[in-house]
Amino acid sequence: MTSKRPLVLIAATVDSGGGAGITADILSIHDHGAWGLPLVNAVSSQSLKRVAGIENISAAMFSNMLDVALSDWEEISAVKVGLMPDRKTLDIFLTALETKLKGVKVVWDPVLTATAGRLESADLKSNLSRILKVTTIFTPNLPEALELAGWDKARLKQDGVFELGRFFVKMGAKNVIIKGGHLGDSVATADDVFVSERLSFMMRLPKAAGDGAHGGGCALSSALAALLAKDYAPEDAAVLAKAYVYHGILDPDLQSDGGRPPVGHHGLICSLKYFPEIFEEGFPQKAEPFPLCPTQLGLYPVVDSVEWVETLLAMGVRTIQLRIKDKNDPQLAEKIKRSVFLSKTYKARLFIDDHYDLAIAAGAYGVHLGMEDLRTADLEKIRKSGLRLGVSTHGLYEMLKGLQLNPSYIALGHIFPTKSKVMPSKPQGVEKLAHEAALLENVVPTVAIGGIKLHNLADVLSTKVGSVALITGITQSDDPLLTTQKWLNLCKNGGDEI
Ligand SMILES: Cc1ncc(COP(=O)(O)OP(=O)(O)O)c(N)n1
Ligand SMILES: Cc1ncsc1CCOP(=O)(O)O
Ligand SMILES: [Mg+2]
Repeated sequence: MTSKRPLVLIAATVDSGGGAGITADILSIHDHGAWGLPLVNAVSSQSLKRVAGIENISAAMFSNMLDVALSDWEEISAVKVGLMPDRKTLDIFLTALETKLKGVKVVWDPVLTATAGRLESADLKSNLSRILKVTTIFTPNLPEALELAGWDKARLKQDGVFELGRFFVKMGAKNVIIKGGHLGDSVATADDVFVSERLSFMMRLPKAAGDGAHGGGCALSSALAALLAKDYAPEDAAVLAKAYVYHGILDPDLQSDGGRPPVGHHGLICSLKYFPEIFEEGFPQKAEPFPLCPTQLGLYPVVDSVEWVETLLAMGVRTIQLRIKDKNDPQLAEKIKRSVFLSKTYKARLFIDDHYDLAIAAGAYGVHLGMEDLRTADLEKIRKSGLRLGVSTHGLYEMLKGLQLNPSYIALGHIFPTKSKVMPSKPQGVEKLAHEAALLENVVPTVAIGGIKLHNLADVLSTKVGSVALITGITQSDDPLLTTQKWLNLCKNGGDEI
């Protein structure tokens, strides 16, 4: 069997109230463009007020469902594991993840303490090492994380929640999200902590009034699994799934009858207002707004020489970037000065990549900085000098971090494979570009970059992105002048406004 949507295998329990478990999983997975294949391991009778009973599916029937899923479907792209009440089905499923499903992305939500009441889970603690080795994103809530790690509150107070996350990473988990929404009314925010070997950050949203919603953990983990199936990086999936659950908590689908309403399911998040605030150690948290630039910068070539700057400005290019990667180039300051002079002569916008001190000294229109540069750059100096700031981002997580700095534009990349730069992330493709550009519409100007050529330009321009940046589409073409003319005709006009 084939599917237009990537397939997500779900091992979890049915909630007869429809708010949590496999029902929430299927809805959340569908909302994120994937298709859920439910392997039911138990059925439970629940309402919004209580858990009245639970009965396990036989190991034989569970194995049968698993075998059919593995043999009759083309490719499983991700797996979500929820409540595993029975030790036999837990073992069957773990064995499948270690063998036939080896290498498939797995989100494991270790449900021990469901907020609806205590449902019995199989012993996850003694299987923890096996579980973490096959898991891509592990999503305990704070009480579950403490119980599984064997930590008490005193240890948590001493070492902190990031260290608790690292406990699971050291045991083999690739990424961990510890959900902090269960901390009671004394805490005003729902803070989730993300930890992996290369990245740690906290996602903060206001705590919604009331007791929260039923099925929030299920919705989060299954949205994560669907997003991994759609090739989102774990950190990008994390911010989008958290926004999804927040939307669902603010706007539940059912009226509460005294119990906690189930989380609402409203499709892919299309508004920035649901996304969390990001706190990443060493990354600037906030900045005063930089001067904006026009929403449509027009064609935006990125070039490495003054000669290119002059040639392209003379052809009518309105926005250009000088990107010289050799910081020891003895002519660097001179090249920047000369390019600034040319940009003023042609009344065009010149951004300088990386070298912000020289850009300030030469009076450039703006600077372009990457995520790593932003950690150390003197943003206040750039802003006070009146320069615009463009920032590079490679997915939703960096987009949110960049946005918190109130830049002049946000570059979204890389869209297609590129040979101009070694990229640490995967190409985002047009679907993700379209989503990000729509989120940022009327918020901040956007620029698409990476592998954009005349043959894929129409797809890029079909999104709400404001401008198109490129290197080799012009510099490596057989007839750069003719090609530039074609690009200028196709890209929206860069306008007279500076
Ligand atoms: C418009 C635009 N977008 C992205 C980049 C990449 O900048 P950065 O991340 O700083 O990487 P380098 O260009 O320095 O390799 C850019 N320069 N321009
Ligand atoms: C500098 C940079 N940043 C993200 S992709 C990229 C390279 C763009 O070059 P090309 O247009 O040749 O793919
Ligand atoms: Mg740079």
